Amino acid sequence: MQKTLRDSAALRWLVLILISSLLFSTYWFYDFYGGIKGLMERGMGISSEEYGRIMSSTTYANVVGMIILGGIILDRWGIRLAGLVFGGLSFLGAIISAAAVAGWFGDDKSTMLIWSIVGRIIFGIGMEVVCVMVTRTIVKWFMGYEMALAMALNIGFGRLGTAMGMAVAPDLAAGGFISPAFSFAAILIGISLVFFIIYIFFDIKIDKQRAESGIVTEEEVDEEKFRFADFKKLITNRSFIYIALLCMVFYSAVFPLLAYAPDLLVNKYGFSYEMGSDGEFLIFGSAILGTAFIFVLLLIFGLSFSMVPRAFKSNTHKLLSFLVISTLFLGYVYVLRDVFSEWLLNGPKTASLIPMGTILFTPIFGSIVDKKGKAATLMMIGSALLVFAYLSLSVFNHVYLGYLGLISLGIAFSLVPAAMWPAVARIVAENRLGTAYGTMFTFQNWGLAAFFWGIGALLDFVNRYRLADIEAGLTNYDYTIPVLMLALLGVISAWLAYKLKQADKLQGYGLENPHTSN
Ligand SMILES: NCCCC[C@H](NC(=O)[C@@H](N)CCCCN)C(=O)O
Repeated sequence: MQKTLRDSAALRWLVLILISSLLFSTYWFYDFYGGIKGLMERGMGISSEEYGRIMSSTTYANVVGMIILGGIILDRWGIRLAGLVFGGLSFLGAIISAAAVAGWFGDDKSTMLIWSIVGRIIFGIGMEVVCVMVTRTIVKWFMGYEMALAMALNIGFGRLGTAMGMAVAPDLAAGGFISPAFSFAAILIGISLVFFIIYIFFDIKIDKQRAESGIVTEEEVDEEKFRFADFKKLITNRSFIYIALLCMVFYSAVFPLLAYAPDLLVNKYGFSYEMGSDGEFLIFGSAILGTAFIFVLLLIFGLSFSMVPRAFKSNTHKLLSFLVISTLFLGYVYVLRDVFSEWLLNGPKTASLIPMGTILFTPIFGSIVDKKGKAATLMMIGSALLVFAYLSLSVFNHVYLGYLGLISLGIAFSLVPAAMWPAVARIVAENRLGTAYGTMFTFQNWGLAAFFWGIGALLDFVNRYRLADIEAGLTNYDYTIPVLMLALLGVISAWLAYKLKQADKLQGYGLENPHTSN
C-alpha cells in the first residue's frame, strides 16, 4: 500500500505539536483569570459574584447545545474549515475580552463587565469545539499508531497552558495593570492559529494522498460524527448516564475551583499575589521567560517519568532510567530550591502546580487503568480524595494540611480523567464516540455554568457584612462555605462512580477489567 504522511513518525509528532498549540493557548486563556482574580476585582471594580459571572459566561452558548451544533458543523465542514472558524471564534472572543479590560468599549465598570462577558461567550463557543476538533485530528493521524499516548500528551499541552496561564498572568499584570495579561493570552491564540494554518497544508496533502491510494477520506470516516439516533441511544444507557453525570459533577468541583484557587490561598493562608524578587528566576532579565522555562522543564520531567521507563523492555533498564531521571529531577529542584520555596508562598504559583502535577500523574494512572482495570473503583477513590482535599482547604486552618489538600486535589484531577475518558470508549461503540464526547461536554458545561458563578456569588453572600473591609484591604474573604459546597460535589461524584460500578456489573462493559489490548 502507498505510504502517506502519517506513516512518518516525525511528521505525526510535528502535527501533534502544531495542533496541540491550539489547546495550549485556549486552555491558557480559559484559566489565566484565576491567577489575577484579586487584581481584576480591584482593576475593574467588580465583585466576586461578577468575576464568577464572567467565568461562567464561557459556558452560556454551550449549555444550550453549541458544542453539539459545533460537532455537526465539524462533521459537515471538516477539520480545516471548522478549525479555522472555531479557532478564529476563540481568538475573536479573546480579543474582545482584552479590548474590554483595556477600556476600548468604555472604561466604566458595567461596560467592561458586559464586553468581558460577550468576549468569554464567543471564546467559549470556539474553545470547546476546538477541543473536539483536535481530538478528531489526533484520531485521523494516530489511529493504528500511538493514539493513547498522543491523546495524553495533547491534554498535557492543555494542562501546561492552564498552569502557565495562572502562574505567569500576575507577572504580566505587574503593578496591577491587568490589560497586558489579557493581550498576551489573546496573542497566544493568534500564534497558535498560525500553527494551525501551517497544519492545514499537511491536512490537504494527506487527504490528497489518501484519495489517490483509495484510503477513506475524512468526509467518509464517520466514527466521530454526531448522530441524533446515537444520542437517543446514549441517554437511555444507564452506564452512560452515570458517567456523563459524573463528568458534570466532578469537573464542576475542579475547573471552577481552579479559577478561585490562587485567591483562596491568598485570602486563607496569607499567600502573596505578586512575586517577591527572591522567587524570580530571570532569563535574559525577564521573570516571565524564567517562569516559562521552569514550567517547560517541569513538563519535560513529567513526560520523561511517564514515558522513558516504559519504553524499555527489561526491568533493569526501566529502573535505571527511572533513577537517572529522578536524579536529574532532584538536581533541578535543588538548583531552584530558593525559587520554589518562594513559589510555595505565592497563590498563583502554588495553584498552578495542581494542573502541572496532572501532567506527571495522568499517564501513570492511565497505564494503571490499562494494566489493572478498576476504572470505576479508581473514579470512586478520586472523588473521595476530592472530599478530603476540600475539607482540608475549608474547615481546617493549617497551611500544611492545605498543601496536602492541594496534592490530593492534583491526584484526584489526574485519577478521575485518566479512568473516565478510556471508560467512555468501553461503554460507547467507537462510531458513537463523537456523539458521546459532545453530550458529555454539554452536561459538563451545565455544571460549570452553575459553579463558576455559584462560588463567587456564595463568596460575596457569606462575606456580605465584610465586603467594604475586604475592598479596603482590612480583612480577607472567608472561603469556608464555598469550598465546603465543593466537598459535597465530591460526595456526589463518589456516589455516581459507585452507581456506575453497579450499572457496569449489570451491563457488562468490563470497566473493572484490565485493557487486554495493552
Ligand atoms: N478526549 C477528551 C478529553 C477531554 C479533556 C478534558 N477537557 C474538557 O473537559 C473540556 N470540555 C474543557 C476544558 C476546560 C479547560 N480548563 C480535560 O480534562 O481537560
